[in-house]
Parts: sequence; structure tokens; C-alpha cells
Amino acid sequence: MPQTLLTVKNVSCARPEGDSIFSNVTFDVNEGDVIVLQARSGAGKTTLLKCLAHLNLYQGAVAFLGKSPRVYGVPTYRTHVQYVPQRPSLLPGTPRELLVTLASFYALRAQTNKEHPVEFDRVLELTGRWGIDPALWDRAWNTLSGGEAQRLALAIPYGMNCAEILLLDEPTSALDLETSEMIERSFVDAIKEPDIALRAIVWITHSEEQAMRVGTRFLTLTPDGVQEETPPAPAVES
Ligand SMILES: Nc1ncnc2c1ncn2[C@@H]1O[C@H](COP(=O)(O)OP(=O)(O)OP(=O)(O)O)[C@@H](O)[C@H]1O
Repeated sequence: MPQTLLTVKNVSCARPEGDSIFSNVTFDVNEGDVIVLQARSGAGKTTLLKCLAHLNLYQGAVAFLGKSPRVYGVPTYRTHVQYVPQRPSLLPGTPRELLVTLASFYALRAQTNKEHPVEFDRVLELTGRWGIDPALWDRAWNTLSGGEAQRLALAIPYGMNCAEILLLDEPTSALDLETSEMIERSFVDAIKEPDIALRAIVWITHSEEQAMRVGTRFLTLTPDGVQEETPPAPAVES
């Protein structure tokens, strides 16, 4: 049996005015899962990922390896369960500043658990492999193109190699198909790699093709919870 990493129990979230976005969301994230999360626009997919990362207020319980974000301390929890935003261009500062901040959250955990420190070289090496000009690390997020910002936002958790669960919010929506497929492969392969921390992904996409390429499980978010769909059987060649 694969290990259960994240348990999500009866999670509900409302708009600031008080009306419900969704309620009673319950599911587990297990080792090896790439859970594709789908629903119509505005249904609350981003909000749910932010609840899982403890970036949004919610009711219910979320636990990583049986412990709540408060037990870990929220910054440490977010080094285990890391959200990659839908629109990184809206982030303050530069990609390098975000990397340094996240690495500082992780440093305490690494020291306590005798884990590897963040290898800045590994992160920057991806810059080249994913076709990013190294100078972009020091440009403000809001001056980067949508595709540049997405690649940098993804290179940070991939290169830092500390999160066991990544919450990817339409991560390749601004990328061409070739780059998108290369990045998909990097993440899907990473889950199977024993030297890499990543063990599971929750992945929002509006692309059915991408869902089929990356997904191992398929959840649809509704106002009353999530429904797990059975993936269609692969086409049989005659
Ligand atoms: N801070 C906020 N204040 C008010 N309403 C909000 C806030 N954040 C989210 N909402 C509302 O909650 C609902 C869910 O938004 P969310 O971004 O989670 O949807 P989504 O399913 O990810 O949509 P999309 O597919 O378009 O990205 C929307 O109606 C949105 O307007």
C-alpha cells in the first residue's frame, strides 16, 4: 500500500462575504499520486490548493503525515507542502528574492532533520536547462513574460528539492506545448526518483490532454465536495 502523505477532511471555504465556495472536501494524497484537480472556472480550485498550503482560511482538517500545519509551524509546513501560484507575475520582488526566502524557511528544517541544504547551483542550473536567461532571476516578477515567470516559479521548488508535495496551479498555461511537455516530464519523473524529495503532486489544469499525460488520479471539485473519476481506458490499437 502506498503511504498516505496528506489527509484532507471535511474542508470547507467561504468568500469573505460569508457565502460558501465549497464544503466537505475529503480525500487523501498518497505517495506516487499525480492528482489532476478539475472543475469549471470559479469553482474554487485555486482556493482549495491555497487551503491545502495553509495560505487561505478554511474549516476542517489538513494534515501532512498525520500532523497539522500548526504542529509543524506554518513556514515549515509549507516547505513540505508547497504551492506554486497560478500567476507568479503578481508576486512581489524578484525570483531570486523568493528563492532566498523559501530557502531560509527550509534551512531550520534541514538543520533539525540533518537534511541536505538548498543547492542554489542546482536551482540555477535548471535556468539553463529550461531555457531561462540567468539574468531573469534578478528582474522583478511583474516585468517577466507569463512564460518566463511560470518557468522560474516552477524551477524554484523543483531545484530546491525539499517539498514532498507540490500544489501546481495551472503551471504551464503560458507555455508552448514543447516546453510544457518537458516540464511535465521533469515533475512526473521526479516522483519516481529516490534522490528527489517530491512524492506527489496535486495539479490543476484546464487541458484534457495535459490531464491525460500527467494524471494518475482525477478529482472534480463541486460545491459539495470532490468526486473521484475513473480515468478512461487507453485506446487499443487495432
Ligand atoms: N479573496 C477573495 N475575495 C472574494 N472572492 C474570492 C476571493 N478569492 C476567491 N474568491 C472567489 O472564490 C471563487 C473561487 O475562486 P478560485 O480562484 O478558487 O476558482 P478557480 O476554480 O481556481 O477558477 P479558475 O479556473 O478561473 O482559475 C470565485 O468566485 C472567486 O471570485
